[in-house]
Amino acid sequence: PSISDAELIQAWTQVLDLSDMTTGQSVTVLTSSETNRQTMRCAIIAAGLKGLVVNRLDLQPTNGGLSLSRDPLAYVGTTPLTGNRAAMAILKESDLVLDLMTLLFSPEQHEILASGGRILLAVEPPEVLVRLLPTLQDRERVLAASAVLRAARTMHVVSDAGTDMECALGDFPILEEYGFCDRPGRWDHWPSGFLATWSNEGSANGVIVLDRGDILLPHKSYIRDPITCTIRNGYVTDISGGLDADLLKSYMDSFRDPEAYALSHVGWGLQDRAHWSVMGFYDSENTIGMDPRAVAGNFLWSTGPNNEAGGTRDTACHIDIPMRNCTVMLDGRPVVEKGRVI
Ligand SMILES: O=c1ccc(O)c[nH]1
Repeated sequence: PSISDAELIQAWTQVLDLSDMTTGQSVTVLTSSETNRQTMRCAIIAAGLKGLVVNRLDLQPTNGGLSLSRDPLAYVGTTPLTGNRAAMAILKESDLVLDLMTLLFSPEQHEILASGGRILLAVEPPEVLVRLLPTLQDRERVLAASAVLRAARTMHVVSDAGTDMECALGDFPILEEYGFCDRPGRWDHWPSGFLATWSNEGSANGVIVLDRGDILLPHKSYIRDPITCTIRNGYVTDISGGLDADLLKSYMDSFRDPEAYALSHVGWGLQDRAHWSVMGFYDSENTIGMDPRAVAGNFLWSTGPNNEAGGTRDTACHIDIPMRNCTVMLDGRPVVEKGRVI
């Protein structure tokens, strides 16, 4: 492995310290057959060294026969916790859940958080976890941006490639991701360093042009031929372009769910230690693509569910689309200018 156990134990120790975990509190490490064994081993050692009560709960996979992709974020909504009362009992009793298997955004996740729990997702490879180790500066940067986003009522995104999309904001909470759970009731994702919210239902209109080099997740592809997405009243009503457009459209059509084309979260990246080029160095199944989601200056939009934000849409099809070189304006004020954070 490219990271020593000592380095990863130190990284987990920092994350647990930032998560304000104190001696005697309980941590449940959620695993599956796909869990990285070094990440699991080092998490358990770090938690033990901090005097936490550590348990491990290994969950069975689900949706394997339904999803077209093995990326755990490709098919959301139902999880190994759906209908799993015994697992929910231990998780709701835990002060912190280290999700090393990817519970997807789900009602069960809310139930655990509502019981005062914390959930930290961590499934990227060890070297990515260490390179993107969260810091207090990351939290400060995300929370400062979050205050601006929370006050905004409109988002307008433009680009030289032809993007020109507007939407109303304010009906949904802000998704703040800085990599550790510093208070009860928080979900976070290590690695991260970005923020998002959901556009008000039905309010997004315009066109989003995915240019060469923009990224589709879970496809893990750098787009070669521009894709033009027409947005009308909160839904993608047309996807046109070349092969990349056909591949995206046929994948989304396979869900046979009109809700799959709804706009989901919109936001931007703030992580200076994340890089656009990283995804190209990984086989597509060895990463979930957090570098492109978090890289400073991206515009990250997505399609599909809004149930994790308290909405009612729970479509299984979730696409994340990080874009370069966009200008993101809130109430007319740019927060990202041509791909650079203001
Ligand atoms: O950390 C994440 C990952 C995926 C996603 O859609 C949102 N946040």
